[in-house]
Amino acid sequence: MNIQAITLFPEMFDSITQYGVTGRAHKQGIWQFRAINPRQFADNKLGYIDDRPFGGGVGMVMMAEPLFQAIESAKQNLSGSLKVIYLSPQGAPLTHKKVVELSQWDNLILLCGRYEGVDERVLQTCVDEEISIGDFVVSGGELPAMMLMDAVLRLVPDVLGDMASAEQDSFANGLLDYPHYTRPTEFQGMAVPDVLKSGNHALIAEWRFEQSLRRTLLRRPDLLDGRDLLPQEIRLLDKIRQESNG
Ligand SMILES: NC(=O)c1ccc(N[C@@H]2CC[C@@H](O)C2)nc1
Repeated sequence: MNIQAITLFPEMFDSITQYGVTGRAHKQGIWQFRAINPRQFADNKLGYIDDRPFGGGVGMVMMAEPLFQAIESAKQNLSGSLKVIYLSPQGAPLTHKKVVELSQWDNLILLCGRYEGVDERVLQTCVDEEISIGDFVVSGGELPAMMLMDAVLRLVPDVLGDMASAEQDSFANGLLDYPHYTRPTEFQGMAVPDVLKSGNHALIAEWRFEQSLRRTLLRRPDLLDGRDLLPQEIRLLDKIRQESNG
């Protein structure tokens, strides 16, 4: 997968290209990254890429031309499918389903805004999709872009090395993750659940599924709305509901 970011702060992306599983996969060449700084396309000597908003108001707006030229240069010499994404609170919410869809594309170009945002005409001419990582505002599109990248890259074959862990991620099965434990078996008087030390993998899988279902019901019942439940899941939920009703 080839990802390019249009950003005033290319070095920010070291966080995802130089660290962790995404960094290792990048070093191994499993995915490629390039940051393009629109300031290099400013047509004035001082490198202006932002200007005051028409209609007045606080702050500055990123000008269309440098962004347009940066996106055009990112499109050069690409092969395969391409999607241009703008990160903003006005976008469609990023969900696991959307992450799965994005992981199928050959090339992604992520437009990261700063200031009050970008000239609307860039969105109209260059951007395929606006995406939001949540209903809150941050100072730039870079951190949302890296969140999207990390979620997508976890689903690209060989990035995690052990695809099973991506499939076990929360939301991969539509439920919240089960609790995790490691040594020591006792920590501040708290023991590890015996089933996890039993070596009985069927029982362990059943316990983990029940924990996921329990946590989802208690913390995020909304996630169960869209889910067609299997008979055993319905029985389990009824049992959990009876327990919590006391
Ligand atoms: N919720 C989000 O995904 C999100 C995305 C971008 C953002 N901030 C940038 C700064 C200026 C404008 O480009 C938008 N805040 C929140």
